[in-house]
Amino acid sequence: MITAGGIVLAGGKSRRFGSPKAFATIDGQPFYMRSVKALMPFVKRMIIVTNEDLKPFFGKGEYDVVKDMEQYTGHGPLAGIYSAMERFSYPWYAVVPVDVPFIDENVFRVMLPYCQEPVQAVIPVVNGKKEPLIAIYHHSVKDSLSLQLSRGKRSVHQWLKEIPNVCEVAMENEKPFININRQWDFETYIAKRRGMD
Ligand SMILES: Nc1nc2c(ncn2[C@@H]2O[C@H](COP(=O)(O)OP(=O)(O)OP(=O)(O)O)[C@@H](O)[C@H]2O)c(=O)[nH]1
Repeated sequence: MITAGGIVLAGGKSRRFGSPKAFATIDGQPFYMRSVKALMPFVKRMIIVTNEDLKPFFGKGEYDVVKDMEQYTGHGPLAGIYSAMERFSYPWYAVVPVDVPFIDENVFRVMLPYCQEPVQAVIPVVNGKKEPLIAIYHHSVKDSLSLQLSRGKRSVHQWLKEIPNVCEVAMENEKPFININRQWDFETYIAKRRGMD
């Protein structure tokens, strides 16, 4: 078992969705809580990283709610990961966004055995697509993350190329990775859901 902090990325603008995705609900549960629950069994501390406007709405729970570092506010998911790493020190960090409401803990259960040095990042690959925001990172990636951000580079996939020891884990089940960006995505997946269960 690794010692990990859990990072829930919740500082996005949700422009395409039209309202904060973190608080959209499914079966009465906000999206962000689905992300928290998926990480809960594996982490020593849960860190929700968000922005000033959304922070008050997370209320109190078994998590810390922090803001992106001031100089990187609104700089995207990498800023969220880095801000959490700067604030709380752990050997490993398990990361999940707030817009994957079908995420479940098994995704992380499958990745955990690969978290062994010199591996620095364990990234699921689903249908040939890397999912670097649903991943586990070693603390040693922090320097390259800092460099990326200081150069104004926000691409998660570009950053991944800077990490020497990435372990990709192919996953068959697509459902936990369904990403909601628009209301339309949400309605479509809700409608299809019965068929997928
Ligand atoms: N902490 C933090 N999280 C972010 C930031 N930008 C995006 N995220 C999170 O990263 C995940 C993926 O975000 P996206 O869907 O790419 O962006 P978004 O801003 O939420 O949505 P759009 O405005 O529609 O692009 C979500 O969980 C977001 O909440 C940021 O600047 N800081």
